[in-house]
Amino acid sequence: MTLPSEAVERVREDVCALHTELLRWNLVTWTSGNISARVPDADLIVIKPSGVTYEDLTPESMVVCDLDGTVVDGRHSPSSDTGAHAYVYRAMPEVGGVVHTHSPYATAWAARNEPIPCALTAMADEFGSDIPVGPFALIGGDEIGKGVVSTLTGHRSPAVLMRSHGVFTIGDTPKAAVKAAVMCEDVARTVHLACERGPVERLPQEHIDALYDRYQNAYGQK
Ligand SMILES: O=C(CO)[C@@H](O)[C@H](O)COP(=O)(O)O
Repeated sequence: MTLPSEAVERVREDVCALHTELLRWNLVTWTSGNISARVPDADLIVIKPSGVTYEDLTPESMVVCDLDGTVVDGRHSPSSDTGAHAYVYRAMPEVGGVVHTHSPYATAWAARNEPIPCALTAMADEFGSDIPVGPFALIGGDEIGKGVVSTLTGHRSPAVLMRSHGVFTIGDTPKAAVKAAVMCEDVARTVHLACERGPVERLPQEHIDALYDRYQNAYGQK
C-alpha cells in the first residue's frame, strides 16, 4: 500500500503531541490510555504504540493501521485498544479522533456502573446530557468499540464511561476528543464532590437543552 506520506507524518506529529495533554491534565498513569486519529481522506488511523512510556513517545513511534486495525506502518506494536478504536472509525465516519483514559474520578463512576448526572452548567454545555455508562467488555478485539458505538450513537455526549474500565471519548478531531476527556474528568470530580455533601439534582431538561444549544452554537469566537 502506498501511504499518503505527508498527511501521515502530520497526523503522527499531532497524535504524539496530544498525548502530552493527557499527562498535563493528569488523566493517565504510567502507560495507561491512548489516542488515535483518522488520516484525512484515507482509510487509515494513527495510534499510540502499546506499553511505551509517555516520555518515550515520538512521532515516529506512532503506528499507522488500516480501519480493520491491521498495522500498515510502524516499528512498534499498536495500542491494545486498536481494535476498539478501529471499530469506532468504521462505524462512525464523522469521528476524526478517539481517546481512552483511566482518569480517576470518571473511572470511579465507571467502577460503580453509574452515569454522571447532568447537574452542572459546564456539563450541559459540553455533554448536553448525563455521561452514560457503556457495557463491560474485555480488552482486545472490537468488543469495547462495539460498546462505545452502541452507547454514543444518537447521544449528545462525546464521552462514555466503559463499565469497570475507563473513559472513551470521540471528536471530529483528535483535539476535540482530548478536550472531551479533560472536561469529563473535571465534571466527574465536581459532581463526585457535590455527592459527598448530599443528594445532587439533575438540571431540568429545558435548561440542559438551552445551555447545550448556546455553548455548541454561540459560545466563543465565531
Ligand atoms: O486500559 C487499557 C486497555 O484497554 C489501556 O489504557 C492500557 O492501559 C494502555 O494500553 P496501550 O495503549 O499502552 O496498549
